[in-house]
Amino acid sequence: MVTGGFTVAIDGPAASGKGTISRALAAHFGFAYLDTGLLYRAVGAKVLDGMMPEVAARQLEKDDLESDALRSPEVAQEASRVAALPEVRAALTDFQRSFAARAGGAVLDGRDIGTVICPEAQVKLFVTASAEVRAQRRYAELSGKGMAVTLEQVLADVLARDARDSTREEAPLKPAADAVRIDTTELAIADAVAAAVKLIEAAQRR
Ligand SMILES: Nc1ncnc2c1ncn2[C@@H]1O[C@H](COP(=O)(O)OP(=O)(O)O)[C@@H](O)[C@H]1O
Ligand SMILES: Nc1ccn([C@@H]2O[C@H](COP(=O)(O)OP(=O)(O)O)[C@@H](O)[C@H]2O)c(=O)n1
Repeated sequence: MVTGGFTVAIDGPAASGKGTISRALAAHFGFAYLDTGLLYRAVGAKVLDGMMPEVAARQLEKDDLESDALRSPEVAQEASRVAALPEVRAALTDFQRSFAARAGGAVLDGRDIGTVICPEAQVKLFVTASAEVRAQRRYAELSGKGMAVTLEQVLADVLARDARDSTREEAPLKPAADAVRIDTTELAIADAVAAAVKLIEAAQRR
């Protein structure tokens, strides 16, 4: 039985499979899904267009999250830079917390969902995979969409963001103390999703 306010927090490094698991959980349980990385990517894209980071974060609108260009390694890098700014994170907090509290349940993925945004989440997952596998998967995804990227560029983006995201002062990437780790390096999507579904069913019975 899904009750209002049931929140699933999914964190982990770049391209580890967070969104894939989140979307599958949202479809399976009828939860709403928020890809919080998209918020930081949208701010990063506006900064690349010349806007001040805090202004961009405060003025963010739904339409700003639609563009395919947000997926590029250049925007990802800028997202990671603006994500280190406390005033940018603060401007995005309320929206994420309201989303998490939706009746019917919500799944949010990002870097600080289980640690900062929703420390009370009923289920917390920390999704990882080796950097090489993550870069290979992201490279296949982006080149499949027709984006002109190289594997070297994608690996460099993933490594640089992981390092910056893990070492920043504000809301660094790290597992919550009570997060369950899922390493997808050698896990098929269906098996990763099945593991997550089991954890949520167990939490719903509690
Ligand atoms: N377990 C898995 N096995 C193979 N490919 C995967 C797996 N999980 C995710 N992928 C693929 O890897 C890429 C990155 O996954 P995604 O869910 O977007 O990661 P994140 O949200 O952590 O950035 C996508 O192309 C996705 O289809
Ligand atoms: N909750 C979040 C989500 C993303 N981010 C930042 O936004 C960047 C892009 O996040 P993303 O989730 O779209 O990245 P991928 O894992 O999809 O490659 C990350 O590298 C982080 O710097 C964050 O700081 N906090």
